[in-house]
Formats: sequence, structure tokens, C-alpha cells
Amino acid sequence: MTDYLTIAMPKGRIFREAVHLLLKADYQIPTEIENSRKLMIDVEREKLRFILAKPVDIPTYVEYGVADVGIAGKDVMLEEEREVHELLDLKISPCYIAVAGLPNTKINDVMPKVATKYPRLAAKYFREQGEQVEIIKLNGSIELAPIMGLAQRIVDIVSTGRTLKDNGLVEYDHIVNITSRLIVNPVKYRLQDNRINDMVVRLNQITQGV
Ligand SMILES: Nc1ncnc2c1ncn2[C@@H]1O[C@H](COP(=O)(O)OP(=O)(O)OP(=O)(O)O)[C@@H](O)[C@H]1O
Ligand SMILES: O=P(O)(O)OC[C@H]1O[C@H](OP(=O)(O)OP(=O)(O)O)[C@H](O)[C@@H]1O
Repeated sequence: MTDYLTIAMPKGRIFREAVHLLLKADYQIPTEIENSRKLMIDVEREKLRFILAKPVDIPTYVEYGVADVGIAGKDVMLEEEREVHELLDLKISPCYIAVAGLPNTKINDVMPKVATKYPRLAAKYFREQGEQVEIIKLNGSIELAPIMGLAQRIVDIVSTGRTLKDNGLVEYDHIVNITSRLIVNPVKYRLQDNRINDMVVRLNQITQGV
């Protein structure tokens, strides 16, 4: 089974775009893969093994080497700080991370609260701003926090801006642009696997044209 190249794919919003990218790069992948509930799928004719995991866990599978390569959002890479090597910006699933909150609210507290799914990234940002904050880790519906008075600010993903708008929040700062990346286990990268190099070349051709 060692002749299979294992690729860790994030379930959810990145998955469909990632599959389309691989199809455009001429990988012969059955389209049923998009609707399957299987978590490990072998595509025999390409000698590719897909493992489907939560987006936040992709760098973990790659760091431990159980997956050779993976596709992960830059947000996850910045938050998880795993020992993986970034090969390519796939330019899919674009969004950005911003600081937001209720309009016209100045932070006066000695230790304002910031709610986020990205505690490390948020802590680093406020440290660099020279601001002391208390980080509150949430796992979703981050925009609720300022409305409910749980936090004065949030650090979260913005894509269309609709969630902020519909919840009466405004952006205070744009922290970093996000797209999905092709990542590789550093040891496997040093071994110069031709299949990985081939994947980079093929995907690069497609992303250059995007
Ligand atoms: N509007 C968006 N909201 C969240 N993530 C987005 C958005 N647009 C692009 N992304 C990218 O998609 C990834 C998250 O995908 P998804 O929303 O499926 O996962 P998740 O909500 O973290 O997962 P789960 O709900 O399974 O815990 C992010 O890491 C980011 O790189
Ligand atoms: O700018 P927009 O296009 O509105 O997208 C941004 C929203 O999408 C994400 O939430 P998600 O849908 O992943 O739900 P969650 O609250 O469970 O994290 C993110 O956390 C924002 O809330």
C-alpha cells in the first residue's frame, strides 16, 4: 500500500473547491467522492488515498506523517503552528481574518475581552498592538459574543461580510488574508517524492490561471 500518495482533505467548504482543482489538474477522481460519507477513499487509477478530516486537524495528520500532503486554510496554519511545510498557495476559499465589534465602541477596560476561534492568532495580534486583552475561546457563532456582552471584540473570518452586517457589527481591523494551501510533511518533502513534485507542478499550472 506504500505506493499510494495520501492526501488529507478538509471536510466542509474547502473540500468541493479542492476536488475541482484536482480535477482541473487532470487527476481522474470520481465525482461521487463529494457525496461520500467514507473518511478514507482510495482512487486506484491515480494511486491516491484521500483522508477526510476536520479542517483544523489537517496539519496534525500531515505533521505526524500519516498523510503525505494536505490542504489547509492559512488561518488553520497560523493558529495550529504545526511542523509542516507550505508548498503552494492554491488560491481557493479566500477570506480574511478581522477584528470586529459593535459600532462606536471604544475599548476602555483595563483588560477587554476578545472572543475568537483563533486564540493564538488573536493573542499574537493584540500583543503586537501592545494591547492587553483576555481571550475567550469559542467554537462558532462568534458574532454573538459582542451582542450578548460576552466580549467587546471578536477576531473571526470574514468572507462576504454578511454575518457581521446581519448582526450589526463593524470591522475595526483587517488582520490577514486567507486562502487554502497545499502542505507537506517536512521529512517527506526532503525525500523529494516525484509524485508530490508532480502534484505541485500540475496544481501550480491551474492556480496560475485562476
Ligand atoms: N466564510 C468562511 N467562514 C469560515 N471559513 C471560511 C470561509 N471562507 C473560507 N473559509 C475557509 O474554510 C475553512 C473552514 O471551513 P469550514 O467552515 O468548512 O470549517 P469549520 O467551520 O472550521 O469546520 P467545522 O464546522 O467542521 O468545525 C477555514 O479554515 C477557512 O480557511
Ligand atoms: O463574511 P461571511 O460570508 O458572512 O462569512 C463569515 C462567517 O462564516 C464563518 O462562520 P461559519 O459559517 O463557519 O459558522 P460558525 O459560526 O459555526 O463558525 C465565520 O466564522 C463567520 O461567522
